Amino acid sequence: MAKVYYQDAVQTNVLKGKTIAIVGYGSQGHAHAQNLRDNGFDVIIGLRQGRSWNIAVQDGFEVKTVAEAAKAAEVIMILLPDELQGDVYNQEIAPNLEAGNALVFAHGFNVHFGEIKPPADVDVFLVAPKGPGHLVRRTFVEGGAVPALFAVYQDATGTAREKALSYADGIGSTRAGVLETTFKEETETDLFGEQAVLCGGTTALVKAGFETLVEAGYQPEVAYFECLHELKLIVDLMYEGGLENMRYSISDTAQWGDFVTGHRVVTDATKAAMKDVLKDIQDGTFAKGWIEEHKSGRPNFNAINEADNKHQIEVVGRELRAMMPFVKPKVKMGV
Ligand SMILES: NC(=O)C1=CN([C@@H]2O[C@H](COP(=O)(O)OP(=O)(O)OC[C@H]3O[C@@H](n4cnc5c(N)ncnc54)[C@H](OP(=O)(O)O)[C@@H]3O)[C@@H](O)[C@H]2O)C=CC1
Ligand SMILES: CC[C@](O)(C(C)=O)C(=O)O
Ligand SMILES: [Mg+2]
Ligand SMILES: [Mg+2]
Repeated sequence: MAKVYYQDAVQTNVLKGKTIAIVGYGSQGHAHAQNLRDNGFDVIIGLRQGRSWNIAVQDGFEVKTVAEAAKAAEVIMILLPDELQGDVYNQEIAPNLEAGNALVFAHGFNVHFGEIKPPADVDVFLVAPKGPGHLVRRTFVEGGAVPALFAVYQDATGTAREKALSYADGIGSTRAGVLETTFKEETETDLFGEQAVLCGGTTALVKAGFETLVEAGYQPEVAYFECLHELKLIVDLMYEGGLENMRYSISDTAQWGDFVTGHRVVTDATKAAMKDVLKDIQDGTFAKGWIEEHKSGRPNFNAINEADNKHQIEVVGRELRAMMPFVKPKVKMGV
């Protein structure tokens, strides 16, 4: 079994007293900054003027431009959108790096695919929470945590590994478990997970199930409850106790249907498609395509986003959720 690091195994002092710049204050940024601050670390925020800047100030942080924050800090965590990191790094961070600084990421994308080429005299590592940033904060406040991966790409000071574990502890992840990986493994598995299973696979499955029922003449509201709303309740049981725990709670009829039907839907062809998806990730095809899509103004990204926001499952879902105040989003969109 892989070695999993918990709170008792971590020497946290290596980052205490050092200035940590969190560059970006979005999903991950606000969570890392607030968890680290609550754990006694010295945090400043690097941003451009705008929405996040105002929120970070309201949250009580010292906010500087990215260049000023990079200059002031010894540890620079880059929590900008992946597709923007290369340009911001080259223009604002690289000129302000000093020997012995630590350059940190929550995803290996830019280093692994060569968009960012750090100088040899800085530590480079990643601490990648295995969950959405808003849950990194919410679980921390509730006394829990989201697990994380860490990896050292470059150890200029001889302390990069210790710093990575200290950072993972600072954001709370050692409460849940922290695993050592490489930039390659983190990048490729994270992209695969979000595309094939967690986001792409799940949204496609939910929409296909909903459409199948509605096209067969069933009420869209019934199809919404069946294919989207209840998914959370089923996944919660898996999260708490694995497939076995979920199957303990469902009826034997459902469990038999699970056994004999799951593989009729997620077939050998689906697994072959997953292998293709993984190949495109590994050979850089996906990364190249995404950077090109972004640089050309995101025509496909925007069109698909707009169409999906108007999909019948979203329209029906908005109406039904309006009647369930207890499922109102805890994540405020745009924050
Ligand atoms: N989202 C997640 O849960 C996860 C993300 N990651 C990784 O974390 C990193 C950050 O992603 P995520 O938290 O989703 O990012 P978000 O899109 O949520 O936040 C990006 C932040 O960067 C700021 N920003 C954007 N452009 C600039 C700029 N040019 N100069 C200064 N600040 C800028 C935004 O501020 P403004 O308001 O001004 O736009 C915002 O505060 C990525 O590497 C991602 O892969 C890893 C694990 C999970
Ligand atoms: C699943 C998507 C993710 O990888 C994450 C929240 O872990 C991301 O990039 O946002
Ligand atoms: Mg992820
Ligand atoms: Mg990801």
